[in-house]
Amino acid sequence: MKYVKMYSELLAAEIDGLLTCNEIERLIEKPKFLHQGDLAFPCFQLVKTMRKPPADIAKDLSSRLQSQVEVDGSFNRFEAVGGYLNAFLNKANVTKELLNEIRQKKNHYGDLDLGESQTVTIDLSSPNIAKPFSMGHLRSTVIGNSLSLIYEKCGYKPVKINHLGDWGTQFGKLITAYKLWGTEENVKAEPIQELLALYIKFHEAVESQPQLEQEGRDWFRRLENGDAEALELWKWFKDESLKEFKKDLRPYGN
Ligand SMILES: NC(=[NH2+])NCCC[C@H](N)C(=O)O
Repeated sequence: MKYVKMYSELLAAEIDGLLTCNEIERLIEKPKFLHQGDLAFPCFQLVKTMRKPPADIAKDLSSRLQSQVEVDGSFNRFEAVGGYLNAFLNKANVTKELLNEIRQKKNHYGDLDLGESQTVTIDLSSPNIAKPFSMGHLRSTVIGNSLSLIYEKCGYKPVKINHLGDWGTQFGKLITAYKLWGTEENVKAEPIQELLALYIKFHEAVESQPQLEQEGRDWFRRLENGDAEALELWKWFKDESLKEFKKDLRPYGN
């Protein structure tokens, strides 16, 4: 972009205000082929005002600009290609400049201020505890994290939201199942697998023992009422699940 601007400034000075710098900037294109240069200015826009065929305008401008080429400048040469005036960057100088800029700005190289510090909220996977973290969760986390980095680079303030599914009647059912069939040892060994197995077992058992449904609701009510035993179990399930999620998510900036 910087060189497009420089090229448009050089051109604007040569065409005596027939087009503004901004207008020229918008017209500049990339040549079709690499050997035709780095930036191309279509001279067709000047035909009416200069009253010459575009190829003549291109030729005329190229010799005027060519006379200004500096050995240590950003451009090597200017060449008329049909109705286009093509500019060739001085690769050695431009590369040196670019590397210096990157070295200086480090991680801030390429920062934009499109967002003007506006906040952007990004909804991540929001997994449920006591259930396996799936490909779907991973996918939205990776996409969300990438978007967040891009937004940040563009001058926004991204806020990633990962709402944990850790509340609801299912935790009453889980407590019921744990009290019937679970052991501390098994949950500690493979927390997510074991909690999921207990939850599945609960749903299988409910078929023949429908009263379990009520027991599950009762345990959830106790949880909502702040019952110490219910809370302790729920918190433990949650902590064990989070330990596992953190292992899965750590590489993705969460
Ligand atoms: N707003 C969202 N991210 N919703 C997705 C919720 C996913 C749900 N808690 C699950 O783990 O299946």
